[in-house]
Amino acid sequence: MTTSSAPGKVYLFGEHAVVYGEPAVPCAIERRARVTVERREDERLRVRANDLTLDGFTVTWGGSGTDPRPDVDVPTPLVEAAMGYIDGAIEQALDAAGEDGIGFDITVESDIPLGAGLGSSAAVVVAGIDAAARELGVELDAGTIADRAYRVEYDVQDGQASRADTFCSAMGGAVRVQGDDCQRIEDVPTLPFVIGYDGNTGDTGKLVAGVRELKEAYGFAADTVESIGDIVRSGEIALDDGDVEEIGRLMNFNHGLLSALGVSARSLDTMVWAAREADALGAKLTGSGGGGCIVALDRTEQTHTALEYTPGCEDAFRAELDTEGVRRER
Ligand SMILES: Nc1ncnc2c1ncn2[C@@H]1O[C@H](COP(=O)(O)OP(=O)(O)O)[C@@H](O)[C@H]1O
Ligand SMILES: C[C@@](O)(CCOP(=O)(O)O)CC(=O)O
Ligand SMILES: [Mg+2]
Repeated sequence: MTTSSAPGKVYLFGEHAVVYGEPAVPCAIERRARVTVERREDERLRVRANDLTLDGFTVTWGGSGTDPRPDVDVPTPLVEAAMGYIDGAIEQALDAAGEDGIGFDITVESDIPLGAGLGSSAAVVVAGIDAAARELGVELDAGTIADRAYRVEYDVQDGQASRADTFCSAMGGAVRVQGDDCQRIEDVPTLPFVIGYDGNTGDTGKLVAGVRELKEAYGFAADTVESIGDIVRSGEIALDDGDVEEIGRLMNFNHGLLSALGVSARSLDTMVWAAREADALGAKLTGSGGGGCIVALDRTEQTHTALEYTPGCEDAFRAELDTEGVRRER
């Protein structure tokens, strides 16, 4: 039995635009998904994912001669997507080990809210690939895991995924991703993250498709995507200078442009404004948007407290940058 974990992330800058070749800077946070994998005697996959719904559930699927569908009577899109991520992770591990037709018992436990812009899918896939590969006796380096995890996200998200989430989760720390070029950013200043969560989810595929349509219909929407790239480039200079105030200002601008691209939501805007009114250095939505989380920078407790009292904010918490990526737990 092997267990691996991998962190979630916030986007300091650049989500959505990164899908079109602009750079982005996601930062891993100390909230993890843990995946435990144990080889079975047969070819089936049995998955326990207690965080997936309020009640949690256990499903078994796969194996030759059996119905490939899970044997639960809740065939929700959530279950379908989760099957896709977990199947994909196992497939990648089997491929890396040169094996086939091996079943596993898999348990997923996670502190990362689902579908909320904190990269829970990437964390589950990254941890799943590492745990399953180790269970098969293969040690993969973080770069290889990132690459294989990206292929899984790309498939499940119908070809609309950047390498940002998976690379960040595998490597940890702050990273810069532009197309296939993925690097860690060293010596980042202390980033006092505060996260607000509205309890909702956004549909990543739909939101990405919406931005693509706008970008194809309007030159100014395409310019907006490029402007987000400019913000990221300025943000890299501010990171290099350790200028956290400037990083905050750029986050505010980035939120405005994401909003213009139609991926914010009233609840996200409300939390962003609550953070600004609490004198946060900056605040923006993180991830695909539509609902989920905002990330603010504040060295004081004011934003955290303000968010706790903001209607529509279900949870507010501080998060530290996690310099460690995928990690062997057992
Ligand atoms: N704890 C978990 N157990 C099982 N599957 C999970 C878990 N966390 C995330 N997932 C999978 O990842 C999906 C959410 O990914 P996504 O929509 O990309 O949002 P995000 O990556 O921002 O959290 C879930 O619908 C589920 O398929
Ligand atoms: C919108 C996007 O840039 C980030 C999506 O992040 P999340 O899955 O919502 O955490 C898409 C991508 O980069 O694959
Ligand atoms: Mg995701």
